[in-house]
Amino acid sequence: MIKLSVVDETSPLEAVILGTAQGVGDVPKLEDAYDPKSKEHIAAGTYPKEKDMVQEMDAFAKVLEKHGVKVYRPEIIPDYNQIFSRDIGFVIDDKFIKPRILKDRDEEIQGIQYVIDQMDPAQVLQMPEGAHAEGGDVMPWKDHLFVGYSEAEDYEKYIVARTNRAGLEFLQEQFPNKKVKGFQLNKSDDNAKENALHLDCCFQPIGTNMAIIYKGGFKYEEDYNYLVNYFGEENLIHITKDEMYEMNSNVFSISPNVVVLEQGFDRLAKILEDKGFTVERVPYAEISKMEGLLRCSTLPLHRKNSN
Ligand SMILES: NC(=[NH2+])NCCC[C@H](N)C(=O)O
Repeated sequence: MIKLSVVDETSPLEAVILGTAQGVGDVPKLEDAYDPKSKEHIAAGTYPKEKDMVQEMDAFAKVLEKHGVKVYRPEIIPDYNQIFSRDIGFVIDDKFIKPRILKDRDEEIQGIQYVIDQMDPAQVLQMPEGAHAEGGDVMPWKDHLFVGYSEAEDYEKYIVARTNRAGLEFLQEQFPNKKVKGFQLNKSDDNAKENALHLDCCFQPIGTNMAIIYKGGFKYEEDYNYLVNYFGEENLIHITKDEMYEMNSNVFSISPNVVVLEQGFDRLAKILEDKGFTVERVPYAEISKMEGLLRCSTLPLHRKNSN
């Protein structure tokens, strides 16, 4: 039986699902892309190749294994993008949530069914019809659950709006002891620099009391201010619009002191090293062309001390 326990974003990681680029197949048609950065690279002829992405993900897997983490990989579904495991399910406390996600991606869960089958069925929850969420929008953080979501006006308008109010409310009902705080994000289906696809594309807690944040990702200044008050200005690392586009907030914590970064994130690496973090760097620039990075490709199952 697989033990589930995740109460925050950084406690020492013991078990994780890491997506796979194997079988991702050829360049999708422009009209089949579901995020603006992929569209940009399809149009420019620079869409990433399977072989390069497989190498990047293997490098990431090696770093996780070096730190003693048990890594599960999805079973391969031919010609299907299974890189971003984060979104297709998520663990909060000792529950595995099966959310309702973007239609174009709803077969992805089949690749990790063999992992779900090893969980206690009483710990697996299915979100009801009409309630939508993707794991990139969901972040347990101590007594809080931070959730990126869109109200109907945006949810119905954008393919990149993936979590709705019903999804947020489902999470509040299931976890009555947590303070569920929703944040509306700025969305664009056509311009990646104006789009916070998920909450983890503009914000992520690190260490024990810090966070990486891009103010422009938040639709409402009061939501951004909530986080400034919660973490304290001195504990926030602000990133620029270009850094958001390069996905600097989508790093991944193996523990409160060890953070995995894309190898080109020099400015962020320096800031984190100056604060005493151990920084692991992996090549992930090809994967970043699909508007996801390290956090997006992981689905933590168990973090130590968290329960
Ligand atoms: N957790 C995340 N931010 N995931 C990114 C997923 C990117 C993927 N291209 C999509 O549009 O669904």
